[in-house]
Amino acid sequence: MQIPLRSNTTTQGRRMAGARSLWRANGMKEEHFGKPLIAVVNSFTQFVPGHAHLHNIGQHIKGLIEKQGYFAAEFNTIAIDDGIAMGHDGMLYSLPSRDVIADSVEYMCNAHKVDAIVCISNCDKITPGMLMAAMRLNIPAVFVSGGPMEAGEVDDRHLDLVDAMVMAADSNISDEYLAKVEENACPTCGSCSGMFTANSMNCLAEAIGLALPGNGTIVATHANRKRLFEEAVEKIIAATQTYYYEGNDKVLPRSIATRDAFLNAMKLDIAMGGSTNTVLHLLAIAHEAGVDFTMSDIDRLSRQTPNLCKVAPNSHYHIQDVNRAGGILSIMGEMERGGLLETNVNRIDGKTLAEAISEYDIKRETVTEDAFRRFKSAPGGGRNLVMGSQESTFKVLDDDREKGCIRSIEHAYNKDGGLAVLFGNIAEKGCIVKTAGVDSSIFQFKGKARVFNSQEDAVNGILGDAVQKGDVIVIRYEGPKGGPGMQEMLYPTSYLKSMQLDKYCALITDGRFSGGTSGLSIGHVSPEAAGGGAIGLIRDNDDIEIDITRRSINLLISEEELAERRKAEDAKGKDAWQAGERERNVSKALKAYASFVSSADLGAVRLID
Ligand SMILES: CC[C@H](C)C(=O)C(=O)O
Ligand SMILES: [Mg+2]
Repeated sequence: MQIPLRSNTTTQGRRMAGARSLWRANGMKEEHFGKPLIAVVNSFTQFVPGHAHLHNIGQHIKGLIEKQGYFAAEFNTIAIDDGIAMGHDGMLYSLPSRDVIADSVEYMCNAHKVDAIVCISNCDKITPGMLMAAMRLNIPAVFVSGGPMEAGEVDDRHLDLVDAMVMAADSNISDEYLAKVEENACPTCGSCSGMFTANSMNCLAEAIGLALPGNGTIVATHANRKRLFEEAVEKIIAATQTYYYEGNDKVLPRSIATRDAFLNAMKLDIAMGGSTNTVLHLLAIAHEAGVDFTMSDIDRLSRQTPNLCKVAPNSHYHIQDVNRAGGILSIMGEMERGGLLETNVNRIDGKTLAEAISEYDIKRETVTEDAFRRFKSAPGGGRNLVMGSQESTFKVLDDDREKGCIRSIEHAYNKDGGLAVLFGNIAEKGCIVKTAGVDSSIFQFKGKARVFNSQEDAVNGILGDAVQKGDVIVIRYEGPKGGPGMQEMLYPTSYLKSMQLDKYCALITDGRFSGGTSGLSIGHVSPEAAGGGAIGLIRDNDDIEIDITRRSINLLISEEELAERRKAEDAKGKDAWQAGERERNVSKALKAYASFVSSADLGAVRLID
């Protein structure tokens, strides 16, 4: 059964003469009318190294689509560089930009009646924003990211921007050495080279099945990255044809991103020690897809899924090393061997996950030459800002599942996952910790609260010696509503490292973390302080007890005392549950966001009836 093209609305019938004349002015030819209209959804910007190399690729894709006889048109979304926006009020805009991106893709595709989309994403909010839009639109969609940056190199050691951030506040590091690190930490185009949020999300897009093998791990500079874009064109043409001309809805985003696909993606995230932001984004994408996927699923999965991979900041490995070890489908191959995945799910290339694993897990006899081509894609070295401009290869792949970058279940770092959801009287709706980044010696931690009502105050406290070994730093009124925008606390956690306090302190916040954070850093505390959460009732010197093994986090005061404090806070009327004095300019755009946004345990989606 044929499905009518959405684009027929503006290209068919006598009454559309005006729209058609505009399409002609856009370059549409007679033969394009009545055929699928494909949008190239790009996110090129010269503000973000993860996107600065995407200028030409959109037009390259348009050209390839038009060779197949279909009209394609490119538009752009915004993209914020979290690393540049970090640590000042610019970061208030980061999470809200996810929804701006989702909305803008929806606006363009619905206003112009697009039939299918190729999404060119990369950094933190772009991939989730576009995935949210794809779920809303539910038209054929394929995702290709700009690819990871190559790791920096100083004195034979691999490093990245987080090393530069930590060293910048460490008085033991000389100015000369810091300058050398700064110069070399970010050598190429692409998303920052560790298991940060961008790379985590691009790996998850691959796990869900909306992106092709290698999407998460082939470096931006490699020729095989450019090939991924070209393959994506083949796949979107095939998906568009089978959907509209044969009525095959298996290729639609909501048929691919099913509950099983979300569960698989979350399990992959736990196994690879992904950024905690993935929790927020998967919840939001599932919400748009109408899939029942909640924090309690994440809690359950985290108890069942071993941690098979540790990447920077949790080890010396970078994403390029995950590629050399066989990429995401090889991690999923290890998980499949342990019966941890539901592999009978569809992918955008028409394969099931079971088929994809059999072709791309480098440890299978059935592995293909094509898999080796992708996973041999190596960094080129040196400064290189051009997409697909080098063809270096790894001489040998890393197939050591005992001590290598990807471990088998038998040799897991931790049988109990790389991520945990904790509950307790200060997080009744849960909070998140990336256990892959926590030294197991502090899985149980008890300390005195050191309370800050803003990230800025916390940074000053940490660098100004207000924080001592054994403290639990509390940073609140930084949640989705309270910030607003739920800033990433990368500077506070990096400065704890600079001050050599990270192994002796815990940090809890209703804000969130970048993938560059490690240590006993607990975020997404829900409900947030601005939403009446008990985190707002903590006082300096209160005792706080954290037990990762038991998944608990508690303020050690009596229920009566907690109730008294709540009563006193509520009695403040319109001043209740507010940060109080702090210098922060919240624009009207951000206030509009804050008026709709939900709490972190719901993915910080906007609640609109
Ligand atoms: C290095 C941190 C990166 C810029 C980030 O924002 C993230 O991982 O979320
Ligand atoms: Mg980020």
